[in-house]
Amino acid sequence: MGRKKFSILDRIRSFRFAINGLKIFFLTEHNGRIHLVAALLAIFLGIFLKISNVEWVIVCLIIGAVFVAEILNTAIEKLADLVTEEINPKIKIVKDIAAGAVLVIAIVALIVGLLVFLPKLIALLL
Ligand SMILES: Nc1ncnc2c1ncn2[C@@H]1O[C@H](COP(=O)(O)OP(=O)(O)OP(=O)(O)O)[C@@H](O)[C@H]1O
Repeated sequence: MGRKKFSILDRIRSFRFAINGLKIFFLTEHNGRIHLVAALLAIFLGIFLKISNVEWVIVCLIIGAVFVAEILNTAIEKLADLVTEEINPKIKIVKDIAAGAVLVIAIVALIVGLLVFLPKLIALLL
């Protein structure tokens, strides 16, 4: 493969493809919308409970990680469906492993959420 010359127009085009991917994800995937609501809730709680800068960094990283995992899981599911929509044990393994990645980060997000927000919520109520 020859080396392509750097082009700002090509970079803008790639950026537009990526935005299109996000549009498809948020408009067509229920999980995308659920994560969006959860992220907005975390941001709202962060503002309301006045979390520290370090806590914001952690919350932002976790929100980003959850979206990245779900987006990649969706891409893998779509690719798997392209391979075959018939029941196939190998497709099941691929999809289950990809879903496992989302579960891992979702559990981490829950733990981080509890560590960051719960003590502040309890202090507020007491
Ligand atoms: N072609 C297939 N062959 C065998 N099992 C499959 C197949 N397609 C899906 N499955 C099983 O169904 C599960 C859900 O797959 P599906 O593609 O419906 O994802 P989904 O319902 O959108 O899940 P997610 O909540 O991760 O978005 C998979 O994890 C897998 O166990």
